[in-house]
Amino acid sequence: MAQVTVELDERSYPIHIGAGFLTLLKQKLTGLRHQVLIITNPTVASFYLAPVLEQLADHQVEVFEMPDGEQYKSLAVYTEVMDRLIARGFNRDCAILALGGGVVGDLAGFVAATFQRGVDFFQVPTTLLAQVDSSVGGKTAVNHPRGKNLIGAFYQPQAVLIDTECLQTLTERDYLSGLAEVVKYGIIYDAAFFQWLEDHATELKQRNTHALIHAIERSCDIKAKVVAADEREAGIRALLNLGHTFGHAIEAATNYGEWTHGEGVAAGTVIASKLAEVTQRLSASDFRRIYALLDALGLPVKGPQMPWSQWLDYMQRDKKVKDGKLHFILPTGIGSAEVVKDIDSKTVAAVITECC
Ligand SMILES: NC(=O)c1ccc[n+]([C@@H]2O[C@H](COP(=O)([O-])OP(=O)(O)OC[C@H]3O[C@@H](n4cnc5c(N)ncnc54)[C@H](O)[C@@H]3O)[C@@H](O)[C@H]2O)c1
Ligand SMILES: O=C(O)C(=O)C[C@@H](O)[C@H](O)[C@H](O)COP(=O)(O)O
Ligand SMILES: [Zn+2]
Repeated sequence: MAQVTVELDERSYPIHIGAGFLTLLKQKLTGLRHQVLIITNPTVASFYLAPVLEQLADHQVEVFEMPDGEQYKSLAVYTEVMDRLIARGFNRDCAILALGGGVVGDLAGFVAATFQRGVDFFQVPTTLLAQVDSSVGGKTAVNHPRGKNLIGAFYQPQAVLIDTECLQTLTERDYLSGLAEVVKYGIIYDAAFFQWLEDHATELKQRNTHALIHAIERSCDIKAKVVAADEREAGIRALLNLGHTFGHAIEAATNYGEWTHGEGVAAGTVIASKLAEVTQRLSASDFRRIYALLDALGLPVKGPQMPWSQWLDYMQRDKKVKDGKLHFILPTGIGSAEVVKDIDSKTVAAVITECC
């Protein structure tokens, strides 16, 4: 059982972390409004909706089940949710509760940010990826067919409730995808945590509860600190994007279906790390450690083959372009990274070819 606080200038909020915490939802999510829209999907609802509804018996609850899949993190589904809220007479003092993975959470957050210019928002993340990353920090968005998260807003939740037991029902693929973002924190911020991940790779793969609670708490703590220092990504927060310029290109180019977000981030992290090695920012031995850890955790360490023109097209639409120049997040060691803007395309293209 643990609690991490996200300390912001305007308002702070808690992240409650523990095994079995779903049964404490009512107790932990203090201040939950009477009118609640739960956004979830059929997969998650089949496991976890009943216990949540049971606790909210004295609230006016509406449930919106969006279809399951990254391709539904879309403006079309967003509009359907808005239609439902309006049809059911929801007003400004309602709350939106996201029950699901990062797809549900990102879309629900964008609904909360924009319905009547903003209503209360609670995150109950049920995937590892959502527990260590997407439920924290207030990035909300939907995808556009030509790029990831191109339509969205910064909008912080009131609180996050993490039940680590939910992770036991995840498929192997979805579980491992979350580990990619966990490894990210070790690479960009915390060498000791990276070493701990190397030492506990087997327990993590086996979903050992103690190992999971430590990994989730440490990840949330790092993310909370980074977000507190730079809520709107003017500086250090950009480091949380390690591997994402390449990963987002992979997701979009494969129509948001073939690769999970975490898989794209894993392959993208290898590309970014190789780019850092080739441009003499990262030692060959640190590159090998990053590659070996992702590989040991069962994550993809090779990206898909696609023409350079296609990589460039997607990368140029991602959010790391400034003054027409691509910015890359590159590790400079285990535990540190930097934003780099002056790498020539030839070098990037050659590294991508080597890593795909
Ligand atoms: N906002 C942010 O800061 C941020 C950070 C990282 C990722 N993201 C976004 O998050 C999304 C990826 O999130 P994800 O990996 O959670 O994917 P996801 O939401 O698609 O969930 C993966 C799969 O797991 C299922 N699932 C969820 N909880 C389950 C459970 N407890 N048991 C069994 N099945 C369960 C889902 O139905 C889905 O099929 C991407 O859209 C990515 O862009 C956002
Ligand atoms: O919270 C952040 O900041 C992140 O960058 C976390 C990422 O893991 C996440 O995938 C995020 O949605 C990517 O942001 P984007 O601005 O590149 O869409
Ligand atoms: Zn991510």
